Formats: sequence, C-alpha cells, structure tokens
Amino acid sequence: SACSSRFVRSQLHPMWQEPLEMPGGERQSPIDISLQKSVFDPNLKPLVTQYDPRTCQQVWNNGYSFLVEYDDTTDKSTLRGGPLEDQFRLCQFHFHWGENNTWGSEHTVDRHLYPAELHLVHWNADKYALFEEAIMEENGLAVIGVFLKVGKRHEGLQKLVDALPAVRHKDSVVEFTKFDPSCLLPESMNEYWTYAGSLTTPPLTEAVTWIILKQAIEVSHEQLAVFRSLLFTSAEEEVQKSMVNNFRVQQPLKGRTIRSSFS
Ligand SMILES: NS(=O)(=O)c1ccc(NC(=S)OCCc2ccsc2)cc1
Ligand SMILES: [Zn+2]
Repeated sequence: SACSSRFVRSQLHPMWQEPLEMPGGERQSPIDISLQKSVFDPNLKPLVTQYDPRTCQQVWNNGYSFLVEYDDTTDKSTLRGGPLEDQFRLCQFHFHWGENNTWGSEHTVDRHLYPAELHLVHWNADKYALFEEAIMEENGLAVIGVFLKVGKRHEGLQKLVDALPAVRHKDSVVEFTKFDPSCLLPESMNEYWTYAGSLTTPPLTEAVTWIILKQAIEVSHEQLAVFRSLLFTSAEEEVQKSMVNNFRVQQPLKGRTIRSSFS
C-alpha cells in the first residue's frame, strides 16, 4: 500500500542526511494534495507562459537532479497569471524520479504516487533583481509542477534524454540550446492546484508559490530509464551512486489551504 511504500520511501533518502526539516518550517514542501481539502477559487486566472527557446543554455548535473538552465537576464521567458500578482522569469527546469515506476514524484494527489515530477522554476523579476535574492523572499519564486506517467514516448523530451549521457556525473555540464519547455506542458493549463510552500531541496526556503497541474504528461519507460542512468556522484568518486529517488519526504500541511482552479 502507499503508506508502506511511503515507509520504504522514507528509507530511500540517500541524498539528504538528517536533519531534513527546516527549523520552524510552517510552509514546507512537498505535500499530498487531498481533493477533499482543496477549495475551488473562481478568482484564479489562467496561467500565461511565454517561453523563448533561444534563452535555453545548458544542461547541468548538480548532484540532486539534472537542470536545464535558461538565460534569465531579460524578460524573454516568463510566467504570469494563475495565482500570481507579478511576472516571473524562467531560470531552470529539472525533475524528480524513483528507482522504478511505482514512485518518484514529490507531490501526490490523494496519495497517488507518480513515477516522476517536472519542476519549472521561475523567480519574481518585478520585485527582485536576481534569483539568489528571490529565493529568500516569501513571494520570490513560482514553480510549476507537472506529473509524469508511463505511456507513449514523449517526442519533445527525447532531445533532452539524448543529451543526458553527457551529464552522467555530478558537476558535468553540456551545451543545450533551442529547447522550448512548453513542449513539456500538458494540453490543459487551466486546471491546477496552488499553495504556499518551499523549495524541496536545500536551502528549503519558504519562498515558493506552487502551481501543480492536474493533467500529467506521458513519457516512455525507456525515457525514464535514461533518467535513472545518471549518477549522484562525480567522476572522481570511487563508489558511483545511481541518481534515483531524488525526492523529499512529504511535509505537514500545517493549516495551509490548497486552492484549485477547477471545481
Ligand atoms: N525542487 S524545487 O523546485 O523546490 C527547487 C527549485 C530550485 C532550487 N534552487 C536551488 S539553488 O537548489 C539548488 C539545488 C537544486 C536545484 C534544482 S534541484 C536541486 C532548489 C529546489
Ligand atoms: Zn524540484
């Protein structure tokens, strides 16, 4: 059952030694999205993304995940609308996944586990000058979460999958350009949940407006297997560790409201 796998999951946290909790954390992520607890908010607007593939720069294995990084020195790739008051700039996207197709996502929906989850990370460029500043501020970041499920091969993702062997080890980087992350978004962008949360990796700061899309995207088993061929460890280390189960344990809701854009 999910709870036993949750127990198993809690054992599977190679990358973060204790203490995992952010001291005094009132709005930590990830969480379970309970449909019963979420509240329909008719004032939530459609999400507006405008991504320019020319701002795509590189893929980097940072030892937690692999990140596709964008030039965020101008307002060329942006997110606004939804629950957001300001315009946010895309700085990177990355994924979290499991060692098999049973688990891997950070968020769950009524405890349903997905094999992986995509995070598109944006920062509030109306209020702050740099990502590094925004990451410390309450309304500094907006992350779109997209669930991945196993099905047909995702043609748009394949260009990225083909680049992954070049960043097998931690700290490796490869040039990666002209990639439009819109191809990773599901058709329906107007059905989502949103709540106030945190980064799910250190520094775990409580700066994130989370926007979790209801519709999952489909990727093939073979594409997920390439994610699992990456390593947490750098080329110099003797013992190589597979980059799998790079998700955080779920955190208490602590009275927060999860709003949905659909009833
Ligand atoms: N998983 S997450 O989207 O909450 C998220 C986003 C950005 C960051 N930013 C920084 S500085 O983290 C550095 C390590 C990292 C980056 C992506 S996954 C882990 C961390 C976590
Ligand atoms: Zn993430």
